[in-house]
Amino acid sequence: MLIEIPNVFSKQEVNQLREQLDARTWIDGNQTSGMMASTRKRNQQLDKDDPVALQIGELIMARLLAHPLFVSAALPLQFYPPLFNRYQGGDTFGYHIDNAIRSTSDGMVRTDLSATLFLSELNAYEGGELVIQDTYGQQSIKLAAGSLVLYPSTSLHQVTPVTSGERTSAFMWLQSMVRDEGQRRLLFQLDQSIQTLTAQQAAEQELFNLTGVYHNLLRRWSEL
Ligand SMILES: O=C(O)CCC(=O)C(=O)O
Ligand SMILES: [Fe+2]
Repeated sequence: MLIEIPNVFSKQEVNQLREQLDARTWIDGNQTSGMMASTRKRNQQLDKDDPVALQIGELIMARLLAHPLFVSAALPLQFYPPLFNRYQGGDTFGYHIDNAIRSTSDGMVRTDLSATLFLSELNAYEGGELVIQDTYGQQSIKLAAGSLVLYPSTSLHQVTPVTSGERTSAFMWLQSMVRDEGQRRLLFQLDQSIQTLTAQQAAEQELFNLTGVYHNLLRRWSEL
């Protein structure tokens, strides 16, 4: 399941973030890749300990953890904090699958979900599509600045060459409370329907029951 989350940041906010990020020192992106990825990757990144990157990363995580659609879809347990990349002048990242386990200062994170937060305006570059081989086929994703795509880390994916302009983004991984993609999707669908019915002030007793079912499934399927 691939989910687009629009307007995580407003245009004005994104412009401010990009300005701060542009002013930092960008380094060869291969410093953070796994073995499979490094032969296929040509881009730039900020050092993971860059203080501005860390601060903006915190802001992104806080924003996402307060976003009902993100929380419903991801059921987040632990982030691998956002990193920042930039593609220009033909930079690309060929097909790969992200490493399964990443270590942070707080311990190991299993990468159940991957996300890209687009920080460049759509008209600021050509190419740079994030192409994801999802369960439902291939999807080509290029979102407005401030919007995020969330997809299973089991997916093969690539970033096509940026043939003009510049594509800046934040990318991150997270461990979900529910490891299994199918179970996570069922919980998401159930939760979304409950939210819609709640907004319509429909069938109170059935909603009460369904909410109980949601929590009992989550209790059964989550690992903390
Ligand atoms: O730039 C992106 O959207 C994705 C980056 C990516 O796939 C990675 O760094 O593993
Ligand atoms: Fe990747």
